[in-house]
Amino acid sequence: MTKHLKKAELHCHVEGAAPPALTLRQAEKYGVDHSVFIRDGAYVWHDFTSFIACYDHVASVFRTADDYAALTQAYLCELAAENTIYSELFISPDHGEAVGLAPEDYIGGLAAGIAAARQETGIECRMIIIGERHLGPENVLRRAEWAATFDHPLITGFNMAGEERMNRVADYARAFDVVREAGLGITIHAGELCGAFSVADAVELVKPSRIGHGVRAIEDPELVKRIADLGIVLEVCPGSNIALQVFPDFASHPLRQLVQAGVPVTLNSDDPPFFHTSLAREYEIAADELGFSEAEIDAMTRTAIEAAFVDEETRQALLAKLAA
Ligand SMILES: Nc1ncnc2[nH]cnc12
Ligand SMILES: [Zn+2]
Repeated sequence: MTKHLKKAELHCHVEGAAPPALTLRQAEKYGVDHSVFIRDGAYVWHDFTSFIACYDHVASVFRTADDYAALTQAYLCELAAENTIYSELFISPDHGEAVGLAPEDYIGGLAAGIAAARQETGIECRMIIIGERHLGPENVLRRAEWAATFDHPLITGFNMAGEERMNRVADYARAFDVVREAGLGITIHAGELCGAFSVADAVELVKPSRIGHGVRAIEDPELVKRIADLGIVLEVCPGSNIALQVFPDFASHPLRQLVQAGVPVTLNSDDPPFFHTSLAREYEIAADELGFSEAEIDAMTRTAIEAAFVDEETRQALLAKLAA
């Protein structure tokens, strides 16, 4: 039982956190036919490509700052009810722009939802700007340049998500240089759809302090050692990995091997309702499916707070909350 454990997550995509029931109401509000992407109360997809298509459909029915505020507040309050003290949300201004929502209004809505949830529950949250890899290097660079100049106290990092099989990390290195120079925290999706070479590219060319997934580094023991030596934190999402068939089952999941190799790891939900999971469920998976003890799971939560893109005062307050 992990219900009573304090929790923290570093890797959740905000549109990916929308429950199907909420998305359905949003679709009805805007007169959008939802039958292609929601069926029997669940999202419809069968592989990564159709997952991304489904994700885009879901995002397309969140169209105003208020829509985003309500989604964010609901998600964070649900997390807080499961003893979560910290969440980092991946936000994608490109999805806002796709429905005519200006980035500043998109961010404004998210920030309002974060403030409301914090007031209601005390949960702490920061936003990480996403560049979508499949929109191409120029688009990701444009997003990075925008992120580097858009000053907001709750925006503390930059990440690249999307179709990992498109292009090479080198094509996006300039975007990461721009956000690094601007002082944003850096994390990147790698080693999910592609193998160890993609994680190695990310480590060498992007120099991230964290990697989203990174689990397929396990295919190269030298690389695993390098990640451990550099102290790069992996944002591991076991439920997502099984749902997207990165590994066939939990017995094949490499989380235990990574921990044994000294890699710092954290537990995350990714896109919870798409993968029939939640952060609380990921903690249960770590205990019941992957065999971690309470103390080991607590150590992962501590790692998450230590690797969070927050100021030192907030980090110390979160560590104190975790220890309390
Ligand atoms: N698991 C995932 N991998 C890559 N891009 C994503 N965008 C949303 N979820 C994602
Ligand atoms: Zn992700």
